[in-house]
Amino acid sequence: MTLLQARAVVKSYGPTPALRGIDLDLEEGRILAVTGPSGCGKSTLLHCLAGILPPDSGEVRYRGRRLDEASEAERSRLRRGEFGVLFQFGMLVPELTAAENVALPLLLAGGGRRESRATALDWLGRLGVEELADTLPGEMSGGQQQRCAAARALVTEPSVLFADEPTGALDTLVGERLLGLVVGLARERGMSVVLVTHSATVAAYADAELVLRDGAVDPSGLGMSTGAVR
Ligand SMILES: Nc1ncnc2c1ncn2[C@@H]1O[C@H](COP(=O)(O)OP(=O)(O)OP(=O)(O)O)[C@@H](O)[C@H]1O
Repeated sequence: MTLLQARAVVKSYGPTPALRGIDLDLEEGRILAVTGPSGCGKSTLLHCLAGILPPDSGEVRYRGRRLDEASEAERSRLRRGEFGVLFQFGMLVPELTAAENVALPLLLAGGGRRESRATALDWLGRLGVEELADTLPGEMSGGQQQRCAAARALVTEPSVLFADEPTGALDTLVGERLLGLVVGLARERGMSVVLVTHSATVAAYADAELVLRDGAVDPSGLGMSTGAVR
């Protein structure tokens, strides 16, 4: 089943064109790497697909529903319930401990306090940072914050994970552990993934690769450069 679909997505920042008409289809349980040189539009595409940034024109559909026309309330409901978002630098809430940060999406979705904390601790464990549960982000390394942010992005078991350079702040081994976890969730639970990366090693974890150049799909790119992931 096609989970996420983009058609002729165009986005500019004032006079600067960032996306010049992107088409893609992402099937359930598939991992799409979005690659290309700096400034080619990767992050902008991820933001448009995740409903964070409205495109200027074109369509983004999630499970057939128009995301680009959805209200802010509907888009934040999707982001809270069905989407997981992970950026290069975790962006944890500085006043909350790791466990509180990870439990937050569950609490916002109406989960009970004790149950949400238990689930949060479980996910911190899967990321290998359970000992940081009661630590504030300011007392953690960048890599530790990133692992907590990954736990927070995955704790709701989203249908789609949007990840922008998720391993940028991690050493090789920890990065591999995170990517292994993500691949496992795609294979076992059918989570779909949009993975923005500069790294060929990271892109190799994906089922397909969409190569962007100057805001357009590069037809000479590697992999299934039409962006169809089936
Ligand atoms: N907030 C913004 N305001 C103005 N221009 C922007 C903004 N964000 C991005 N751009 C421009 O849009 C284009 C695409 O940027 P984007 O961040 O999507 O590229 P990217 O491929 O993710 O880059 P990088 O790999 O360096 O992170 C670039 O020309 C960039 O300068």
